[in-house]
Amino acid sequence: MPTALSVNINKIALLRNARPGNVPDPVGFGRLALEAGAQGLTVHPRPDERHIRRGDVERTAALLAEPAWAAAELNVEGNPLLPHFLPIVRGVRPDQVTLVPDGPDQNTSDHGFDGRDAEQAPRLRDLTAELKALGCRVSLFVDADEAAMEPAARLGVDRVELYTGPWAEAFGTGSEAASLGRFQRAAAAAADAGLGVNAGHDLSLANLGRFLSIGGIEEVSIGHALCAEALEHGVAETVRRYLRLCSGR
Ligand SMILES: CC(=O)[C@@H](O)[C@H](O)COP(=O)(O)O
Ligand SMILES: NCC(=O)COP(=O)(O)O
Repeated sequence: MPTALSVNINKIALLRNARPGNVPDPVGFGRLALEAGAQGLTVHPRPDERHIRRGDVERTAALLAEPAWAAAELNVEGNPLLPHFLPIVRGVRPDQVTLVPDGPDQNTSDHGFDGRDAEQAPRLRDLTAELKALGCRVSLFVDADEAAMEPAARLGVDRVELYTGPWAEAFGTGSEAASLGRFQRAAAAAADAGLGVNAGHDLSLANLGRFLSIGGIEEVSIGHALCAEALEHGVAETVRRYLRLCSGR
């Protein structure tokens, strides 16, 4: 089963926000990624709109509503416990919502939700039900902890997204094999719990192929490294290189 590639356009929006206007257009970047074969686009609207703005989410949804992209998906990531997020999701009803526990001032994502958290679990369960009623697939951003997968499933989510920051840190070091083993066990535990398995954060052309050797990854969402690599190889060639890795070539 090939892994789907969802291109995260946050960093194009970050560059766009450095000046008034809409150059470079993050949605235009997304279109180039789709034309090169990406199976979806990911956006992560944060409360401070440091990169993705609500209007970018709406324009990305409009792009993916075009007949040419009927098979492609919109993945909207964010913290459903913060007030800015649900109104955006209710407005666009994306194919997938990925629940990420980032605080308002967090520099970037660095951990996942834990379904064993007695305080958050009831609220996450209710939010998951609401989002599924909107027609969205719900994915929970989690650490690669095999013991956390059954609790995640009990929230009613459809998938988990494995936080792959630790994999990127371990790649190419003496702890690479141990890290890969942790992700393999976590992915297997998620599948045993009836969950689909996505993955994301700090994945790159260098580290993705080895990571996907664990098998069973339905979707990877990649942005930071992909945008940097596109500066060197161009958008289309970079996406094609990721697609080859996602198809096991
Ligand atoms: C959830 C995750 O790991 C990333 O999708 C996140 O969107 C990165 O956010 P920044 O692009 O703001 O670093
Ligand atoms: N969910 C991960 C994502 O969308 C992009 O993360 P990154 O590649 O920008 O680190």
